[in-house]
Amino acid sequence: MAVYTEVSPAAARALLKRLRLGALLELRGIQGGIENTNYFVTCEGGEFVLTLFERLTAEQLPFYLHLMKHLAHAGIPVPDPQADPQGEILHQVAGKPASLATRLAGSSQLAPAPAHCAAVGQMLARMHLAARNFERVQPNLRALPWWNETAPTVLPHLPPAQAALLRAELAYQNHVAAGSAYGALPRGPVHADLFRDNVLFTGEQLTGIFDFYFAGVDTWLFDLAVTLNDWCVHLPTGAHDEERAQALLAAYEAVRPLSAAERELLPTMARAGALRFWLSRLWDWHLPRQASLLTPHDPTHFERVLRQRIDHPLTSALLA
Ligand SMILES: Nc1ncnc2c1ncn2[C@@H]1O[C@H](COP(=O)(O)OP(=O)(O)OP(=O)(O)O)[C@@H](O)[C@H]1O
Ligand SMILES: N[C@@H](CCO)C(=O)O
Repeated sequence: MAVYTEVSPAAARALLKRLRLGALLELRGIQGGIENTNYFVTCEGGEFVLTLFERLTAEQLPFYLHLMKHLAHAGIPVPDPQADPQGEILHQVAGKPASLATRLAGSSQLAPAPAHCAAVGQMLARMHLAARNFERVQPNLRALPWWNETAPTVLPHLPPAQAALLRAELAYQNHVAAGSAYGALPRGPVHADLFRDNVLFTGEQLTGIFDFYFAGVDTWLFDLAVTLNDWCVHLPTGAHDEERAQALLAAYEAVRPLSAAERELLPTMARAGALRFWLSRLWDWHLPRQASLLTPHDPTHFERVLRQRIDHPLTSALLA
């Protein structure tokens, strides 16, 4: 249930009035999602999603919302946050920071075929290029500094074999990040959480990408690796699926070919992407935030993915 804060029709009408979007026709709570309160809003001005932010702060939100607006204006199918006459896109509803963004068509494809992966790869590359001239800067808040800060709080909860893996992988990723190949990777604003449940399709056509609330400036390769690790993985082993991975990568490269440094570091970034989500899931699992709204995801999935990416590195044959 993802309605943590009730929004009255009167509060919704007040927002629509400020945004000049006409009369309210329907206000319906959305059941999916675990982080925010979401409502579908139908009004004379169209169909929208009203989001009340339960966790993110008014300092962090402008980067995410303006990035969405920038991408929407560049023709990427993402929710477009609506502005008031002063140009403000971060609003207050029921005492919470809130946005009203366009509703996208389609539904999630949780068992993707190579064609879906190709559509995701192509859109990811288009999104990277479209965000190049986005002017705001906010780092990926779940990148290496967060891993280094969080690991010591998680390690005491782990059995020896897991603790050893976490320590070793963190040391390896710190070593890589200090190197010149890593420094040469192209970077920009990235989604950083492009999992299956954040993409919408109608048939094989990608109709929407949403949930930009882990976006930040990072390497394009990290974003690609995170996306590959979710879309092109065999459940339950965590091994990567060659056919889907090839489809995703070929479609990505048809829009933006990878540089030599990116090709060299793809296997390493696949490990980094697995480490990032193993660690965040371990953190949610062992140290649930007070009064948390979150149902933690299974951390062991990403431990398996990480072990697979170490034991069977993604090969350059993938990039042929
Ligand atoms: N702009 C949109 N257009 C269409 N549907 C949307 C849009 N935004 C959200 N949804 C729907 O609402 C559901 C909940 O949204 P979302 O997944 O962002 O929830 P959340 O609680 O904010 O985040 P989380 O994914 O971290 O749980 C989505 O699964 C999707 O079905
Ligand atoms: N995609 C994340 C959840 C945060 O959106 C995970 O699967 O751990």
